[in-house]
Amino acid sequence: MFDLAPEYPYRDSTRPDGTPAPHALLAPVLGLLGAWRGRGRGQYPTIDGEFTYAQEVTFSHDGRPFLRYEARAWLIGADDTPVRPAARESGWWRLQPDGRVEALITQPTGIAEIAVGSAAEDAVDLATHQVACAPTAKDVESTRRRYTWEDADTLAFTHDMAAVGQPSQHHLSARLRRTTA
Ligand code: HEM
Repeated sequence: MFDLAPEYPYRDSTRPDGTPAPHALLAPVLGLLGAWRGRGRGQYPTIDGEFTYAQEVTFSHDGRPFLRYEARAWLIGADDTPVRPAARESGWWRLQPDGRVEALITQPTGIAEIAVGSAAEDAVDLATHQVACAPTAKDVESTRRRYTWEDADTLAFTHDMAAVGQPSQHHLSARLRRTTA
């Protein structure tokens, strides 16, 4: 037996004006902090027809120069009826002094992405630096993710990918609304 260690003493925050204060390097992505929810549509040439989905996304920080990113999606039918769980992913967005973003994102489908890009006043644009696929994962070559602020509480999201032998093209687009202040 040994004494239990103390609980983790630091907090994550989803607010730009909370405690801890965000690191100065987070300035270009402060508008992402918070919890978001929305609906989207998706397609791919290897998939039968279009699908409709809902998604929750959270960006938080602990005072250091990176964001914690978490997203989970589920397919929906008419009237938002849940059909089944869909993509989940989580990761870390590292902000660099020149405003560049390095995002490390992993998925339970066996895909680990490193994407790089930049955050401008109205959009964050990330494109693949490297993708690693687990031995049994589908083959994903590259992705491009773009988040555009329509206003402070509304984000438009698009996701293109080159995968399973197909050239880079549209897979997803969604609009997300902020659900926390
Ligand atoms: C909101 C997030 C997402 C949703 C709702 C979604 C939904 C889907 C659906 C419905 C399929 C068809 C297969 C199935 O029924 O499961 C699919 C296939 C696929 N998705 Fe996504 N996806 C999402 C994000 C992603 C991301 C982030 C990636 C890669 C980085 C990705 C890569 C793929 C690949 C490789 C396939 C397989 C294509 C094939 O083998 O024909 N998806 N996705």
